Amino acid sequence: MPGAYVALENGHVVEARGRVPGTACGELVFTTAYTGYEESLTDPSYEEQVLTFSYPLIGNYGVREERFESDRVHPRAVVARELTEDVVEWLEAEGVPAVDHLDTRDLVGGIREEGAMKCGIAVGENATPEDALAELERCPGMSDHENIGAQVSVHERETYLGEDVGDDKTVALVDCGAKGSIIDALVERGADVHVLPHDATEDDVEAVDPDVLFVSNGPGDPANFEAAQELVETYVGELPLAGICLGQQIIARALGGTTEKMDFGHRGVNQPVLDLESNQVVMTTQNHGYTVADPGELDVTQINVNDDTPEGLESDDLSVITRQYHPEANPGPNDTLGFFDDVLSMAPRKRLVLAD
Ligand SMILES: NC(=O)CC[C@H](N)C(=O)O
Repeated sequence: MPGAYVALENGHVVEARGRVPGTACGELVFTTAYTGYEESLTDPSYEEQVLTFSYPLIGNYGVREERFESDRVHPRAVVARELTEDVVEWLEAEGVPAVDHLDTRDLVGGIREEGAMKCGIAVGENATPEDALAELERCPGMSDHENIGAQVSVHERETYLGEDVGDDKTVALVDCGAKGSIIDALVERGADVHVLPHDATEDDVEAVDPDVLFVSNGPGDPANFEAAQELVETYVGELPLAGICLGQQIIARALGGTTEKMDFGHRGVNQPVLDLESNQVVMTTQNHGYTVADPGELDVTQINVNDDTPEGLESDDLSVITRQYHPEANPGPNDTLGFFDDVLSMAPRKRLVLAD
């Protein structure tokens, strides 16, 4: 079995078992979810990060394409206590380095105590700790990936027609790294979804004449999605606006708000969120390292129970609704799927044209 080393920004170099050879670097993030490894590994929000699973056994129900959120694995490398052969074969085919047989609890504990950190990984017959340190040395910070949108977005418009379930709406989804389940949730509710590139222009939006402008989830620092922010600035008040995760952050920035990096983010499928109006708590899926610091013109309608950070932003006057968590789940609980009904209900009903 090849040797493997994980070099951390806090100076530690951890030895592991090499499962898929190669070298990689990225911000070391984690998920505490105990299912949903296929969904997480194909979530474009993990681009340029190294994903550690804190649940000890990953891969015990195989690998099925129907559960993928996009067409490739996005983390730069994968770290787990134990990976099954199924997952190793998949990561091998994707060329994504992977290691196991290390103390992932210790790794995640370190991130929680010391904050987000970069790491370098080296896996191979002749891999050395120095190779892992060299990877760490050359690793850019998350906010340095200025063109990360282009790595995860469609480059041409893609259209998904809504299912035949009554009132049909048209959604322009700005793809900053969208998960497939967001498209599915809209299509299942009858919406036609036009997926537009991350740097879509006004002309691209006019061409699809949408009822709602929706900004997707995606990786990295929202400050690096200037084009999407400008689009929101153009259409606020003209079109209902919706956003998920990175989308919430971009919309808040466009409406006079600010964002900041968190110590280690919200990472897992059991993050409790309080709805301030109904006083109800829901369990949510989360995977983000930045947060809205100031919501600008928007009202904070939901907060994280653990740290009071904004989880939902809204404006009735401007027809805006956003969530910091992932209402589409996959992985995680389905408690918040109603968000997509709320989004579509912001758009006026289409008038029925009756034939004579
Ligand atoms: N899941 C996401 O959309 C992540 C949002 C953003 N990249 C963050 O880390 O905060």
